[in-house]
Amino acid sequence: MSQTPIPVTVLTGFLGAGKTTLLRHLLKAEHGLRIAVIENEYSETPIDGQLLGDQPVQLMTLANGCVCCSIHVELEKALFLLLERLDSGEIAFDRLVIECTGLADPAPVAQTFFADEELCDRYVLDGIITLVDAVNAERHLQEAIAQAQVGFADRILLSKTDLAAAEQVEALSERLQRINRRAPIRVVEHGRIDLAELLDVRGFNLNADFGQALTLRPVLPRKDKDRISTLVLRADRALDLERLSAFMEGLLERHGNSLLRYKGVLEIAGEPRRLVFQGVLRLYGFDWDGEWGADEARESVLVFIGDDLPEEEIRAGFAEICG
Ligand SMILES: Nc1nc2c(ncn2[C@@H]2O[C@H](COP(=O)(O)OP(=O)(O)OP(=O)(O)O)[C@@H](O)[C@H]2O)c(=O)[nH]1
Repeated sequence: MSQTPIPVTVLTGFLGAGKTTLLRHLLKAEHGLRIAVIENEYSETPIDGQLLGDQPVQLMTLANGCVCCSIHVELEKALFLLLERLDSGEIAFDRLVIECTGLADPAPVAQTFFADEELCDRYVLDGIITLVDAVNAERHLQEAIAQAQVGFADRILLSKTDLAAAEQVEALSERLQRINRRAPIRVVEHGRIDLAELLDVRGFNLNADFGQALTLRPVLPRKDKDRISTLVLRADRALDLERLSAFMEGLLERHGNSLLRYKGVLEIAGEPRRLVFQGVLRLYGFDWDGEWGADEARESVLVFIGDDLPEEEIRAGFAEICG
């Protein structure tokens, strides 16, 4: 049975960052979408049926969503259960939002969508949205999990900016952008934000509009780097496909678990089309995209958001295949 996969939005952010507030706003907005929600029962402010009123929301609560290692199994079960109910006509929904606990690592959540063939067919991970509490970010970002949540993001949303000084918000934005140069940063006020920022983000797509999606935000350099940060590799001459593959394989073998997200648009020797790839941890996909334009500067760009990557070693390895 071939069906359009259900887009999934993962909502993450450290404790109290405003995930539930945002979710409430999303569920109440007039978009005509039927949204199913999976959340964890440890949320301090769970969404109760009363609050949702007659909103057509299917809510599922993970029994054991708090500990990273158990979330994968619980989530998989919940995803299958939703499909069962959908297929039996018991419920209807055309989108799914997963609210992670503040202490959850987004990695096992993202990986769940690539783990099983049926899940891959029926769901498509649309985007990871990370909320950052502008007041408490300095403290939160001391935790590796909070940095990882930022590193995995397709969108970063700053909450509680109404309670923070403008300079504080600016310094925080710069820091977040150094951690993750791909994700646009937006302000969310008490959960209010344009839905276009949350839905149809297509963070995991490999398709024609991918090239433009590889926009890197400018950052100011700083000596004291965060543990999670963005590494950008560039080459202005065509790459040899075999050498590139060997480089990528070696990188994934050695550092696969530290490569939170990565994307690339590449010029390959003897090939008029661009090669595009994207991945999360050890899972990745690549494809040929449209041809380079006649007047277009053909530059290969690879972007890795990684956890404590040995930058010099990776740069040296890349320089070798460019030589
Ligand atoms: N001033 C201000 N308060 C906010 C904003 N967004 C959320 N809050 C408040 O912050 C508190 C935490 O918000 P929640 O939405 O419960 O946060 P959460 O991320 O779901 O929290 P956990 O599930 O416990 O991790 C609540 O009291 C919200 O009303 C904002 O933009 N400004």
